[in-house]
Order: sequence, then structure tokens, then C-alpha cells
Amino acid sequence: MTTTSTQAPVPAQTPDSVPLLQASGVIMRFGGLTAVQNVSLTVNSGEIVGLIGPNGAGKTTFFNCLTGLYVPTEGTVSYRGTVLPPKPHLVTKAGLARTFQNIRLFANMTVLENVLVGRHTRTREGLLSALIRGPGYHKAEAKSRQRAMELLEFTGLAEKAEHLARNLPYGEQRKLEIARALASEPGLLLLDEPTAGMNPQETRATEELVFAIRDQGIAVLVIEHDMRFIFNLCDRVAVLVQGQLLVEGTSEVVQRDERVIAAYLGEPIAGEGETGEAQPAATSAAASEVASAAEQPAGEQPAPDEAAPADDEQQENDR
Ligand SMILES: Nc1ncnc2c1ncn2[C@@H]1O[C@H](COP(=O)(O)OP(=O)(O)OP(=O)(O)O)[C@@H](O)[C@H]1O
Repeated sequence: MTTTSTQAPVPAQTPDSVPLLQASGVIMRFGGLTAVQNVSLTVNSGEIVGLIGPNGAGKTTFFNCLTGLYVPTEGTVSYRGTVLPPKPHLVTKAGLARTFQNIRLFANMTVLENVLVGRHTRTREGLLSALIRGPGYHKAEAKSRQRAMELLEFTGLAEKAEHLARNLPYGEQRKLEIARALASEPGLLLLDEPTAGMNPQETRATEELVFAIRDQGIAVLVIEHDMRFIFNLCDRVAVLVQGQLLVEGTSEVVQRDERVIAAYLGEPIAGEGETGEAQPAATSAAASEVASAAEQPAGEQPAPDEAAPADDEQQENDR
């Protein structure tokens, strides 16, 4: 795998960094439930931004609004200054790629074929060309295969190119999802719980992979429950609670924010508008992760030593 070693994040905004993704006043209602409440978020080029929050906070729903799976009830989502159409394939074409909380591979296709599927938004060959299979088609196919193999090298899966996706271990299936997303040549990659169910070594490898992706010039927005992963990785972290953006700042600031710790611990959030009502608690694992991460001196995050919460604690919400 072509990766950099795990390192301190680069500054969030370098002089030549520009806004890539701009979500403005996004609201998503499902009947009487407001899952996302007026959330605005910007991701700049060169950044790795984390999106965290308790179960049911609205993180995946927000991702779905960003990637065209849901049409937000209100608000706009722009990429490089252009409002994105709420159609997933057009969003991908514009430069956003994503992975899903619940792995979505073509199980009976090979690893290479899965990555080739991810390239379809970047190939011009149409149905007629595919039927005729002339020189243009063969040239385009050869180029796609070469790029797909490069991505498999990059993610450490090249030796398994001809394996069926369903035969890969779980951690490698997640990597393959990332390789397939990268095949659309995105400027921004959205990862929904990329380390869920991974062991500590796989989590560390994923961390290095994300740094390497950023080093390739691709910005990353990542949802994750593993707080050590998030705080070690991200230049900036946004915290959603009950669909609202509670706090946004650098990892150092967010992990010490009492409101964040309170939200994860299920204690009342102090400050304006306080009602004294308890906030929804995250899993106790997430709570202790925040607390223990907050106790670490800046720049001395421990290696991850716990897997993310079990999948059965997560909701099937990539609908
Ligand atoms: N398609 C849908 N229809 C109705 N309600 C939905 C739908 N998708 C999500 N919700 C609800 O919206 C709220 C936010 O869910 P969401 O999955 O976005 O949270 P999350 O922060 O991603 O949670 P988790 O960390 O458990 O994945 C929940 O109450 C959920 O039940």
C-alpha cells in the first residue's frame, strides 16, 4: 500500500486551500421527525473533516443529503461553488464519492471488476461502443483497467484483484469500497464509518490510508464512532446532536469541549436554551472514548486499541 506514516494533521486551511463542499442550512424531515436541523458545513481542499455524534444524531441522513440520495427539505449543497443536483450519479460525476455504513459491494464480481464499476462515471464509451467493441472501446477499457489496478495497489488489494469480493475478509471489503469510490476520481471522499467492525490493526491501516488519500489531493469527510481514530485523523471535527450542529472546531478543541462530553455522556448540555432535559446518550464505548481521548495531551493520541461499536448497534439507514 502506498501510504504515509501516521502523522500530525496538516493545518486545516493552507493559503491555497479553497472551499470544496458547502452545505448551507440543510434540513431533512421525515414526516414529523426532523433528522437534520439547519446544518451548515464547509469542507476545504486538503482537509480531513470528521462528523461525529451519538447514534441517531442525523449523520448518515446528512451524508445522504450531501450525496443526492435524499433531497433536503430545505437548504443547499454546493461543490466547487455549483449547487449539486439531488441525483447520486450526477453528484459522483461532479466530484463527490462515498462509501456506505453497510458494505455495498458486488459480492459475486471480482475485486477488479468492482473497481471498474466505480469508473463508469469517468468513461465516455456508451452502449453502442460497448456493443461494437471497436478500437475506442478497447483503448478505454485498457485505460480503466490500468487505473483500477493502480487503485488496488494503492489500497493494498492488488494481489486479490481476481478474487471474488465476497471472499475478502471484512476489513479488505471496506478497503475495496474505498478503492471503488476512488475510481470515480473524486475531489472529495465521504466515508461512512470506515472502521466499523475492524480490529485495531485494520483501523490503524485505514487511518494511514485516509492520510494517503489526502496526500493525493482528495479532501475527506468521515463519519466514525471511534473517537481516537477521529481525533488522530481530522483537521476539523463537527459534532451533530439531535440533528443540530453542536460544536465545530479542531480535534483539540472538540475533544475538550464540555458540551461534547456531556452529549456523549447523556448529561444536560449547559448554556443557552438549557432546559435541564437529558440529551440522548451515545454508546458507553463512545462516551469513554471521548473521555479518554480528552485526557490525552495534545499530539499524543494513543494507538487505537478497541474496535468500533458492534454493527448490531448501528441502524440500517443507508436506505
Ligand atoms: N429514511 C428514513 N425515514 C425515516 N426516518 C429516518 C430515515 N433515515 C433516518 N431516519 C431517522 O433519522 C434519525 C437520524 O438517523 P441517522 O441514521 O441519520 O443517524 P446517525 O447519526 O447516522 O446514527 P448512527 O450513528 O446510529 O448511524 C433517526 O431517528 C432515524 O431513525
